[in-house]
Amino acid sequence: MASLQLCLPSLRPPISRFPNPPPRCSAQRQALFNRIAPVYDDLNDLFSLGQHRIWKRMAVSWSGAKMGDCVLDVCCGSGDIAFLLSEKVGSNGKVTGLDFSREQLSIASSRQSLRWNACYKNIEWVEGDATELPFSDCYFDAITMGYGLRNVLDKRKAMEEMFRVLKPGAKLSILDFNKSTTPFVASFQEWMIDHVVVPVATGYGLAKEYEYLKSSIREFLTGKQLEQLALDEGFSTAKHYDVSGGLMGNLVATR
Ligand SMILES: C/C(=C\Cc1cc(O)c2ccccc2c1O)CCC[C@H](C)CCC[C@H](C)CCCC(C)C
Ligand SMILES: C[S@@+](CC[C@H](N)C(=O)[O-])C[C@H]1O[C@@H](n2cnc3c(N)ncnc32)[C@H](O)[C@@H]1O
Repeated sequence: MASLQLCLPSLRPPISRFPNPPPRCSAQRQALFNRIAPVYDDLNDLFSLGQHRIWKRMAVSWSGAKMGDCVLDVCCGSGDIAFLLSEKVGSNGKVTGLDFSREQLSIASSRQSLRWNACYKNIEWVEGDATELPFSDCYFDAITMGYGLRNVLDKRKAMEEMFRVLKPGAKLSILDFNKSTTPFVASFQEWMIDHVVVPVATGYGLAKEYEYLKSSIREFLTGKQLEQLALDEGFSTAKHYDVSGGLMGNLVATR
């Protein structure tokens, strides 16, 4: 039976917890995102010159989320995409932001408390794992995942879970770095990480955390491989779009 939640303005919105302890390597990633949480948003703005906010708006638009919908943002982090979804679905809609980093969710919940827009009350934060979504089958009208899949160890399981909880005919929109097959683009990504991102992150004591970006992109799936993964997991259509000259990419799959 749903518990009655009194939404008192002075209290931070509650965070539901469904944590199954992740496997060791996943625990290392969980710890990484807990460590970078305090500076994550500001460094994203700095390193992308604010462009990441445009990329996230595109991902939300591609998800097809509309007024009144019930939508899910997987690997929501500090909530950027969840807040965009909240504006899209409005006060009659519902947004669930799921992440396994308690520190990221704490930032998201704090940001929600500080925002005046009434629609942001439609967001619930859930601490959980993308590979074990604590939701019913065929529940969501749209799902987004921004810069999450690349960080999930079992990508196939995550894709399977997102398929399971998405309504038939609904869309999944996955934004991430693009593992480009164009040598110049791949080289530019790595140059920026080596010569801009990591030196600045070093000043925050986070060199190793941002160095991880490079290996995570190298080990990621190409756009064509992401399309095939979605089709293998049962999606009826899947299309990967290059964003910003192929630096980033967005997979749109329809159940
Ligand atoms: C929002 C962005 C990245 C989020 C992000 C994802 C991760 O997996 C991380 C893992 C470990 C540490 C941090 C992150 C993380 O922040 C994209 C924008 C931020 C990037 C760090 C920017 C990297 C530079 C681009 C390759 C080139 C940008 C060129 C131009 C200025 C648009
Ligand atoms: C780079 S951040 C992206 C945050 C946000 N979506 C954005 O676009 O800024 C990646 C997020 O994925 C989360 N994450 C990674 N693996 C996860 C998993 N298996 N289950 C849940 N969250 C996970 C991390 O805790 C982190 O908050």
